[in-house]
Amino acid sequence: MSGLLAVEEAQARLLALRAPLAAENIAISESLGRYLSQDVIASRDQPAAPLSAMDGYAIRFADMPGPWTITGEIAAGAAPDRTVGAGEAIRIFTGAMLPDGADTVILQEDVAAAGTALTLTGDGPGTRGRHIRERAGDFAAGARLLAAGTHMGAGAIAAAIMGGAGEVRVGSRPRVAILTTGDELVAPGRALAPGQIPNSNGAMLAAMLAAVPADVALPLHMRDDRMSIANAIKELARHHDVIVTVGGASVGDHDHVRGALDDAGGRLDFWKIAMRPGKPLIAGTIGETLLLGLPGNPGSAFVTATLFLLPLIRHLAGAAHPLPPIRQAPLAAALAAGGARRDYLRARVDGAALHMFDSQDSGQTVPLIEADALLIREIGAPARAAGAIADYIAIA
Ligand SMILES: Nc1nc2c(c(=O)[nH]1)N[C@H]1C(S)=C(S)[C@@H](COP(=O)(O)OP(=O)(O)OC[C@H]3O[C@@H](n4cnc5c(N)ncnc54)[C@H](O)[C@@H]3O)O[C@H]1N2
Ligand code: MOO
Repeated sequence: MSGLLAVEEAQARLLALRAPLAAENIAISESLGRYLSQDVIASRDQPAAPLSAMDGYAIRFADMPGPWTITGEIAAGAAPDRTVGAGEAIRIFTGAMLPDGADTVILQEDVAAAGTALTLTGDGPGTRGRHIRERAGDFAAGARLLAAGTHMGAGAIAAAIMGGAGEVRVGSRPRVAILTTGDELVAPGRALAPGQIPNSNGAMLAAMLAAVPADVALPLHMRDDRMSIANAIKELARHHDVIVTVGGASVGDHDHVRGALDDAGGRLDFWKIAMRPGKPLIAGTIGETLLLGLPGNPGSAFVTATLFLLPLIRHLAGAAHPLPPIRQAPLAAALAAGGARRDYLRARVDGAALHMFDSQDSGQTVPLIEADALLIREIGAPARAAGAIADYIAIA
């Protein structure tokens, strides 16, 4: 089909419309989900000294199999005040600094203590250096713990803190406005007149945006009126980095988003993608603000938000790899040949196989409940047998 943009080209054009937002310093404890805008370098060795990994006694391995004289005690957080001499043992606890002279820790389960006398009752450490965490065994000062563009998860937060960080420099959170459009739409839970339906896309998009770093305004709703939509876009553009509209993206007499973008003084960058669902996707700018116009069908909005909206937010927030990775899994059932647009089929990965849902109607919400994958079928792809390896995108 001519005139439709390939998905990759559209994604590249969208991300090229604006550079990532400025960086800011934030407390490391606030950094979950953010993207680093500079490397995190360790300012200390971890551990900073050899530590005991267990509760027991610090000894010299050469003194095995004992007996030993207990000469002191060292707990986590204290600096050792004595060294371990020949035939001596120092009581030690997990995380405590190993005293000089000692080279091994013997588990308390392997010995019996009576006053200062310590005797071996179990197997003891088989080798020199047992139960000791070596200095810098986790990382050394100067190590690059995290690269710019890294997504901050729980593990990255832990490592950065251990490396000495109290703050990190991250990309700012894009300010996002959601604008739903349509005369037929009514706020969730409200009574419906004939022809009306509940507005599910506004809350669905807000829920999807909760997975990325964004300041999301409460969804706004406009009737199918070009001037109202244009005014809303113009106003929202003053305070938001991204306006995502949903509905009114197609060619019907009541589809006004494209016209409203013009009226608001905006510029259309592209419209219509070679994908199903999601063909009527709109992208443009109003000054510095990006406008992404998603098609109104819930399935289309869901798929285009996964492929365009969330990557755009990640890009603006500083992600090194904003696009969803393509994964592979075997097909659970045969797949018919592809058509003129690339399909993103709602599916589920169960037992490592891809199960495509029977209904792919983009107007339905029920398939979205269980969908955790979008199975990709290329334009004109031949029919595939069950077991063939197929590409998919995991839905977070
Ligand atoms: N003659 C043509 N008709 C259509 C074409 C086309 O190329 N030629 N494209 C079709 C495709 S593909 C799609 S997708 C839809 C999308 O059109 P719009 O973006 O203009 O969406 P609407 O017409 O406003 O709504 C479509 C559908 O979704 C419902 N909807 C809309 N907003 C919401 C919401 N916030 N919550 C829940 N449901 C919503 C709406 O009631 C409609 O049923 O156009 C095809 N038509
Ligand atoms: O391709 Mo539309 O996006 O049918 O639902």
